[in-house]
Amino acid sequence: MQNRCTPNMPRIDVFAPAKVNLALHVTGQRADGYHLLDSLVAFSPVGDALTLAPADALVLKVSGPEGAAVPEGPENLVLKAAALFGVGAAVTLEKCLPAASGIGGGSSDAAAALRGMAALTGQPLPDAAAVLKLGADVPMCLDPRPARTRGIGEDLTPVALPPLPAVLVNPRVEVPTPSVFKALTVKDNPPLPEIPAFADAGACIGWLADQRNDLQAPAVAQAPVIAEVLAVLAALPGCKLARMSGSGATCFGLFGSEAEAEAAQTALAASHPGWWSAHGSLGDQAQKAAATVR
Ligand SMILES: C[C@@](CO)(OP(=O)(O)O)[C@H](O)COP(=O)(O)OP(=O)(O)OC[C@H]1O[C@@H](n2ccc(N)nc2=O)[C@H](O)[C@@H]1O
Ligand SMILES: Nc1ncnc2c1ncn2[C@@H]1O[C@H](COP(=O)(O)OP(=O)(O)O)[C@@H](O)[C@H]1O
Repeated sequence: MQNRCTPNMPRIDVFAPAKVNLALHVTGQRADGYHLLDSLVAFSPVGDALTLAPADALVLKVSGPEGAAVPEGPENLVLKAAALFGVGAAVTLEKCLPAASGIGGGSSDAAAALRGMAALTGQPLPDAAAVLKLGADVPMCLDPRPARTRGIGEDLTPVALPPLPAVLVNPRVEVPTPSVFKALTVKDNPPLPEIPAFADAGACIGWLADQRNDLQAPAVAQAPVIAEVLAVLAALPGCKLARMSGSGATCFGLFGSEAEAEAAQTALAASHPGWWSAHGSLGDQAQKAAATVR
């Protein structure tokens, strides 16, 4: 770790933004069981923070308000990602996103670790197959900009989206991704229609209202509190759309302005103090997520 005796040791800071599936259509299933998706994703200014410094061995320390639920051992996706570089590093992860919650916290941490290790070592990023092996959501988190994602998550098309003021809410129920996919009965749903150029956030939200998250119903069946989250979000002043992200249980509400989203989150935090919540405009977080050297 950096100290006064090693003033020139680089330290890398990397941000891991939450991923939000604005729409998620399940369109089929591969022979290996993985589901084919057609999803529109955007990224939140809320996320986890990593630091990386040179070290003889690869070690991870987890802290932060959501750190207790996250393993510090080799099963942590940060260590799996960093190990692909074949050198030691001292990594810290400040966990702010709830784990196993449909906003790709682990996947975004893994992607941030890849960006950070590349900056620390000067090595290129691992190839696409190695990145996908870390998790279906990792490729989209590597360059956290709005994108249409197809295949199991590896087929990415950038999409221009207006910033979407949002509130994220998690009722503190973990919903494991495999069990939600398993509970899905209809697996050949229609894909997203062509994504138009949106004049503004209102036009985008109007279009999104006609789309779906096909995992929402099976997730609600396993964790009925998700239906309550969606109803509470929809009833907040200014909420134009409430939907679940990924396999849940985190839901998002979209609002007409940042001020409305902030006021809504303040009200929600007061009425439901046991729920995790955050606000911020969904969109392009690539700049904020870039590795910076100290
Ligand atoms: C559902 C989504 C939507 O973006 O998000 P989250 O809820 O995880 O945030 C992702 O597809 C999750 O991606 P990720 O969490 O990286 O999944 P992985 O670790 O690769 O897979 C975990 C398990 O989920 C199931 N799985 C995952 C992705 C996929 N396209 N089809 C699947 O059936 C498989 O049972 C797999 O064993
Ligand atoms: N860095 C990490 N952050 C969160 N969870 C992690 C991490 N590494 C491994 N995991 C494990 O991955 C599982 C899925 O977590 P996560 O990626 O946050 O889910 P989701 O993609 O549904 O938001 C959890 O059960 C957790 O134990």
